[in-house]
Amino acid sequence: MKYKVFVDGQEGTTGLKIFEYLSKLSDIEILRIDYDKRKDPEERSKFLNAADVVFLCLPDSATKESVALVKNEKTKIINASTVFRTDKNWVYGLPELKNQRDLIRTAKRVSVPGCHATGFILTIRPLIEAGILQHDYPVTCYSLTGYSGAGKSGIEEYENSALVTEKKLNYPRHYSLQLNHKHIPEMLLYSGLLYEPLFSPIIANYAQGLAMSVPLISRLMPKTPSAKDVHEVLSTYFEKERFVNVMTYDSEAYLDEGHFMISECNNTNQLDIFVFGQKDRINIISRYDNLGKGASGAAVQNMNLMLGFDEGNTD
Ligand SMILES: NC(=O)C1=CN([C@@H]2O[C@H](COP(=O)(O)OP(=O)(O)OC[C@H]3O[C@@H](n4cnc5c(N)ncnc54)[C@H](OP(=O)(O)O)[C@@H]3O)[C@@H](O)[C@H]2O)C=CC1
Ligand SMILES: CC(=O)N[C@@H](CCC(=O)OP(=O)(O)O)C(=O)O
Repeated sequence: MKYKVFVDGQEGTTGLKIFEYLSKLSDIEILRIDYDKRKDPEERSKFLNAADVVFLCLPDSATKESVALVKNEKTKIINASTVFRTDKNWVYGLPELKNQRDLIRTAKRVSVPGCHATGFILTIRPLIEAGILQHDYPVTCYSLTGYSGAGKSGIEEYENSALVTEKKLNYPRHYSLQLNHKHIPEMLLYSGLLYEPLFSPIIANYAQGLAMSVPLISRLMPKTPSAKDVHEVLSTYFEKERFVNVMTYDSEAYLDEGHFMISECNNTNQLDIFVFGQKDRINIISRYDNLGKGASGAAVQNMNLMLGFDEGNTD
């Protein structure tokens, strides 16, 4: 028997990328809605209820609408949007967190983590669990992301808008300067921190690839760990994970003439973690594809768990 899978938002950025992943799988049948009816609630309702698994790759309001349209017990929902990520009735789809994989396997409702939140939580949570970072550490972080993270409208802006001709997009742009980025609630809830991190995202003129940097100061941490100690904790935590790689503590080897390469995980579901250090200064950088482990790859990884497939199908 093949599982029926429907992608609501199939023409969007994350939806199209999910199709790329799904096209490699044989145990599923993809249900495709007519292009002209893709926003018709009545038609969507038929597809949503016929499917064993649905991916919601929609804006927040349409996501809520789709969830309300599911009227049966069978359909499992994987939600790529921001809504429901901190909702207690939904499971957070980050299998690499301790005990999370089992929750996902039996869940009917899974929310895929936000792209920036993914790297942040995978950095902070293991350190707090190991007792080398305190819950009330004043964390700051910044993330550099490609413009596909902003969906179709972001791609249109960077590839076809008047701003391109005016050369206004040649430089990286900070955003969420009020420090209230929409991923903050999930970053707080799943990292184990007591206070919101000071998070500064930056969008730049390339399509895909994200790097979340979390600097820490050892003398402010319990046990004053060295960068190597931090590296050790992260390596042990992710030892058995196929999609999270803690890179050898040998920073120079990964650099290209002294520069960090942000795009190396593009078009994969991999997330690489780097630890750099100097005296009591530590910098942890996670690198991944915002459309891979930051969205669509992670969504399909969750589906694999929920259907009992090989999780590595997302490779
Ligand atoms: N891009 C990324 O890297 C990431 C995105 N996300 C989240 O995933 C979700 C989808 O994002 P993304 O794919 O980038 O966004 P896009 O804007 O690229 O795609 C959204 C799609 O939803 C469709 N849509 C809009 N309203 C409705 C509706 N009422 N009914 C049915 N379809 C509708 C749009 O149709 P049409 O184009 O035809 O108007 C479009 O194809 C968002 O919630 C986003 O926040 C999460 C992580 C990363
Ligand atoms: C470049 C860019 O604008 N990126 C989006 C994040 C995309 C994502 O992961 O967020 P959601 O799933 O929560 O929408 C942003 O920072 O708001």
